[in-house]
Amino acid sequence: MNMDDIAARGMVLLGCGKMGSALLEGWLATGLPPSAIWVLEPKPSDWLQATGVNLNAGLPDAPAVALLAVKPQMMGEALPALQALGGSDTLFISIAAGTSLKAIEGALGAGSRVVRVMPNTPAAVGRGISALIGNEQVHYPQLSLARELMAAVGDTVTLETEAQMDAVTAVSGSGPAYVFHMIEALAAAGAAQGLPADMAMKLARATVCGAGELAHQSEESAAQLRINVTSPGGTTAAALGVLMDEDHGLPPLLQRAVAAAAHRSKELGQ
Ligand SMILES: NC(=O)C1=CN([C@@H]2O[C@H](COP(=O)(O)OP(=O)(O)OC[C@H]3O[C@@H](n4cnc5c(N)ncnc54)[C@H](OP(=O)(O)O)[C@@H]3O)[C@@H](O)[C@H]2O)C=CC1
Ligand SMILES: O=C(O)[C@@H]1CCC=N1
Repeated sequence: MNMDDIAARGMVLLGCGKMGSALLEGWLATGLPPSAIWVLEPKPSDWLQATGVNLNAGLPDAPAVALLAVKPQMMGEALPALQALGGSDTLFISIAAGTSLKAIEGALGAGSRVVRVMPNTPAAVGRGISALIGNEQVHYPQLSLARELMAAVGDTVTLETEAQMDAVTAVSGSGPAYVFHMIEALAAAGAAQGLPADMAMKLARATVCGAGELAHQSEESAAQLRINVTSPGGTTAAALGVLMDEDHGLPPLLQRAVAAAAHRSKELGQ
């Protein structure tokens, strides 16, 4: 199976909120036809209604893929809508944080093929990163279909164990929010130094986007890119003295933040 099978047999999206929409936006931009996509979503946004996908309509009998994109807490309530597809050759792809392969297979019926994927919202612009792992029913063709689907909206990594998913969720699933907060905090710091708030926001946003793009395009390591900005005895070194402080700098803060997210991911799986 490949993307052509998805176009031919269809794909179902169960839930199309923030992450489902980000993925759908990315897939439509790659040329997947809206007529091949069936979305079940109780409160469709204006954007979703304008895409031309089949919305809250009767589902195809044997879609190639069914993407589960509801909140983990809603999964039990939402999955019965897809139970008729359980045990078929439809590939179920769950993006829900915490929810285990076993729990999803249990709800859909033994023998269902399930891949867990942790994507992130930059998928909307083709710059996501997704981590994948399948259950025992998933073999090379199914995993490679899931990989191809996610590669259409960014990069992918394949996990060795499902247990890695909590840390992945904490780093790359939630990670965009940390970076957006960095923009907010950098802008606020600029305003505190006397810049007009809108100018500080423009500077902060362009700086994070530019640095991100440079990290994306450059072959140099992140550490070397940092060193390239840092003149000995200059302004950056003064700031990094604060940010790289072992006890109160960014590394211990991010350790705590990522540990809190990973802990929450485990809790969601209980
Ligand atoms: N947001 C992100 O950056 C990421 C999210 N995820 C995962 O993606 C999933 C969705 O998250 P997110 O998009 O942020 O959440 P949202 O709440 O934005 O989207 C979920 C959507 O599902 C809808 N829904 C609720 N019940 C049903 C149902 N029975 N049938 C169909 N649709 C239903 C919700 O409608 P209503 O609002 O009316 O309840 C909502 O529109 C979660 O499991 C999350 O863990 C993974 C990676 C990143
Ligand atoms: O906040 C959450 O639970 C989801 C999972 C990763 C990003 N958003």
